[in-house]
Amino acid sequence: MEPVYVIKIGGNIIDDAQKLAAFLEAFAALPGKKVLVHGGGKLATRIGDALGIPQQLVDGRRITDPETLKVVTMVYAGYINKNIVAGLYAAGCPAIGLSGTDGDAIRAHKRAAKGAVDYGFAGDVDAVNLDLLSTQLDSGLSVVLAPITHDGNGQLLNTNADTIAQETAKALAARFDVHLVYSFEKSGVLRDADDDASLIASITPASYDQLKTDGSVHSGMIPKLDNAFAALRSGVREVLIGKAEDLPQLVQGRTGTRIVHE
Ligand SMILES: Nc1ncnc2c1ncn2[C@@H]1O[C@H](COP(=O)(O)OP(=O)(O)O)[C@@H](O)[C@H]1O
Ligand SMILES: CC(=O)N[C@@H](CCC(=O)OP(=O)(O)O)C(=O)O
Repeated sequence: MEPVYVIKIGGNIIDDAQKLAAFLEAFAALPGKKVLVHGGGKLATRIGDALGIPQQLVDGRRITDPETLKVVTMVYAGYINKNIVAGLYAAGCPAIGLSGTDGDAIRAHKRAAKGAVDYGFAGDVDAVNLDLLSTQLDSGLSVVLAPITHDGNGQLLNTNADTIAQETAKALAARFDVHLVYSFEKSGVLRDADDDASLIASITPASYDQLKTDGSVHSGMIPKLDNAFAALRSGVREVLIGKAEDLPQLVQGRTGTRIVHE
């Protein structure tokens, strides 16, 4: 099967104009079909706070009340998505920016309240439109996906971007040999999140359990690794986590953390 790269870019890189431009150059230089998934949670939090709409995250998921839904839609599906597509054209990479609503790219349903926590308009993915994405990729465009989805009944939903990357990789695996890469500001999954030299070269489900128990892996890394293992279980060929600045080496598996079956 033909290879496709699904690459998620982390929030700290999006926030740094120079690092973002360098990353987009490196993405543009990758050969073949590719999808870029972005979030932008940090910018959404800053803009929400500036507008007097207090932002709250529980287990890495944003509590998305009606006003917050407007903010995240404007930030993710608006500014960040279009800025990335413009940057890709500047780097010589033809691309189309889509949210989950465009061309019915990603359907989701509103997450039910969990005990005392009501996530509001947060969406869990039901379906990714494989035909739509394949058509764009076949026409020579890279696809840039924003983490805004919809339920088919007119309701926009906010979905975690690591999950969008996993679900997109899973759907594409029906037709392509999919390589899923989570790129962010650190060198990979670390023994000590504050020590970039403490890189863990590979993680199995058993070592993941241990890393969670001893507290080495926490906060945003937990949903990222849960998504990474879910992708492997769904037929995705390879999952790598590492530094956005090392993208060329990372996609070759020469750096970063490799997620592996038992
Ligand atoms: N063991 C670990 N190794 C690396 N990062 C970790 C680890 N445990 C927790 N983290 C945290 O996870 C964060 C990445 O998750 P998140 O902020 O959700 O990613 P993204 O930037 O892709 O949106 C890192 O910035 C780091 O603070
Ligand atoms: C429901 C939910 O939590 N959605 C996320 C979507 C953005 C995201 O995941 O951004 P990063 O990848 O930069 O963290 C949020 O609003 O924060």
